[in-house]
Amino acid sequence: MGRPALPPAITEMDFPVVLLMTLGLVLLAINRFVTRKRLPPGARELPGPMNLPLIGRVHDIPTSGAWLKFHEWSHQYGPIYQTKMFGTVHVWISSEQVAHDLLSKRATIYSDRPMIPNLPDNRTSGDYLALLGRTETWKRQRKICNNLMHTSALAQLHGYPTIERDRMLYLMLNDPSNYREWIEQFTARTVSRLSWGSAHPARVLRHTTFGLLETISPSGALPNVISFLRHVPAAISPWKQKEHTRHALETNMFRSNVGFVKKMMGTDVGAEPSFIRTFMEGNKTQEETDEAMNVVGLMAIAGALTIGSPIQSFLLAMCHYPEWQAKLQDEIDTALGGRCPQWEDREKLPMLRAVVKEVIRWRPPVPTGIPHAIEKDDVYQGYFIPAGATIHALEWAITRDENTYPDAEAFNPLRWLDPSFPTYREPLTQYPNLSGFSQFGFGRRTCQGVPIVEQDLFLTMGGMAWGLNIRKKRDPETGLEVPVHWNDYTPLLIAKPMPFPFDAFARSDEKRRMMKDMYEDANSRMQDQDMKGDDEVRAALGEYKKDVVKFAAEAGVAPVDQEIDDIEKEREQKRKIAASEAAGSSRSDSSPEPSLSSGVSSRDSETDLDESACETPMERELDELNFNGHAKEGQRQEDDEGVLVAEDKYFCKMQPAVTGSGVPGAWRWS
Ligand code: HEM
Repeated sequence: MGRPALPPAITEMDFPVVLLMTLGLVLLAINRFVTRKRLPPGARELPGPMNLPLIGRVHDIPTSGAWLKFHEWSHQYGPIYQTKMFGTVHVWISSEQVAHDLLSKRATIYSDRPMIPNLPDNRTSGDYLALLGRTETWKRQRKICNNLMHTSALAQLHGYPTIERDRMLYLMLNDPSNYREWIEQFTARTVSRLSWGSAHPARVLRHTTFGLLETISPSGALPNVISFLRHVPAAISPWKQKEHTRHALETNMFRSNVGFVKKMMGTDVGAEPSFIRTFMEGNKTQEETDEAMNVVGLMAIAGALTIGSPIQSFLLAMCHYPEWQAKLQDEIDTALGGRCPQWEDREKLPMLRAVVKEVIRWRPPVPTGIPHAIEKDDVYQGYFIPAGATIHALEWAITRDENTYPDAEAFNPLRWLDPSFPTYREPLTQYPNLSGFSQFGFGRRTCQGVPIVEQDLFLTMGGMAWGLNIRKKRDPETGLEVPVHWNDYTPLLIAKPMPFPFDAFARSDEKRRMMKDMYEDANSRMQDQDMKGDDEVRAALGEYKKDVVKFAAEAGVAPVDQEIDDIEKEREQKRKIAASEAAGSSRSDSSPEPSLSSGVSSRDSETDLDESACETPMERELDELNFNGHAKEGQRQEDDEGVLVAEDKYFCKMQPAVTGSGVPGAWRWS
């Protein structure tokens, strides 16, 4: 008698699969046993989808719009449920009440942060306050942040958001297709001024900050999904190497900013108002200043990252809800008699405040929230929540609770203005406002930047509604509206609308003139800041600008923001191309004609430009300061001390933007 044959269903080929499945089932059983053993008497496990061994539900989570899936599960499993991923329990909260019960009322054990696999020292390093664990460093840093924010808010943020709004509005009017660039410039420049009194670091800040967002987002770097990849040694880990380079650049930039402010504080002119200046006005040790450098750096990061999302969502809302644009314009015109809204007008403009709040509710900028971690086992309504679990206040779902927000999918600012809605609150001279809004988190970890958000959004949304008519584009041939997406958002932790086409026109010739005057006035106020002072001040500024140029070169970005001259140069460039094409000359570059009014920018294509088109105000200033900011193709240029001040790839490559259909659009600095 030979060996009994394997049953026909299990061939030798299938054997490894069967073995793996058996192993999986055993692991599942062990996991269930261990969890059950931890359950306190009478407590149950939280509901949730059935988890596969080891990976839990990782395979179910879409790479974009993950919050929609978590929201969908809340319909099935209730306002609090759990999933598991690689052994970590994730608790998802979809009700504001439950979030308050746990994260606010039981804050003593719910205020930690989880470890981020791709940034494993986030809880302890002291670099990023928002990511710190519930440590002494976090407590100290939160206090510093709170004091600086409070002082700045009392000084109305030194008028910085107004200057930058006035600049942005005219850029938007002149080239609405480049709206993402103008908005990102606005947020980064405003928060750079608030942090360090200068807009010069804004361009590099945008670069390092976006890199950090990738580093920490669950859908960014791979180790955040497959957590054991964090053990890959730095020498062969592309994620660690990338983060290391990014972090080094960020630290150097922060250090240079603080050094410049310190130097200016020692001159007759003094430093412009900023968080860091406020901090250094008290006599501080080097160690204390180093810590404040990180706190202020994090405030700058938070401001540069987040606020652009609701500004873009406002444009999206205006495309879908033109009736609300008309109502808003009516309120502004009636209350201000033709003036552009200023921060001092906020009591008179409740509808504008309602629009600001409704934009954030309708399209939450941080849809999955920033997770907390629980430090001790807990039981809530009979459900067991184990120590170490990651707790997510699912902001997207919280804003879709029909009891609080009837007809939640609709953009309806009336819910903040009409007493028949549960969210209505009086007096309307004060409410609605953003203070205490669920979208800024819960308990001891609530957002510290609300005064900046409130002022930035009031001014930008109010300014755009006052000066511009925003609407869907129309197809020139058919006259039909070009469709605009409803809810297509980027997948990272801070979600922004995917690009969409729209038109923006001045509401009248008078408003166009006023916007131009506001832009020129804003520019002259900025120049005043740069140009005042004696040789000592100019020398300090010159040194600082060298740093800016060097960091921009390292980041691979232009050192300065695009300005109105650049738009005009682009137009001129377009006219030349059109003229040469009309004359039948054949261009060596066969790429399609760039169009200022079309679409979306990208970094993928290049073209030949004459070099004068690369000159920007900053470069002109650098030239004035007697060091040359231009390098010829393939060259690096260093100053007398060997500091890299220019490299051709950073200065003279302007890239055409590309629309979704591949048509180059607005020229951009790369
Ligand atoms: C639309 C803009 C913004 C939104 C939606 C937003 C939202 C949030 C959220 C959801 C949290 C986590 C709260 C929690 O863990 O419960 C947070 C934390 C934080 N935010 Fe903001 N934020 C915005 C802008 C800003 C700005 C401009 C600053 C600048 C100071 C800022 C500074 C912070 C800080 C420092 C924390 C961490 C607090 C801590 O961990 O103790 N945020 N924000």
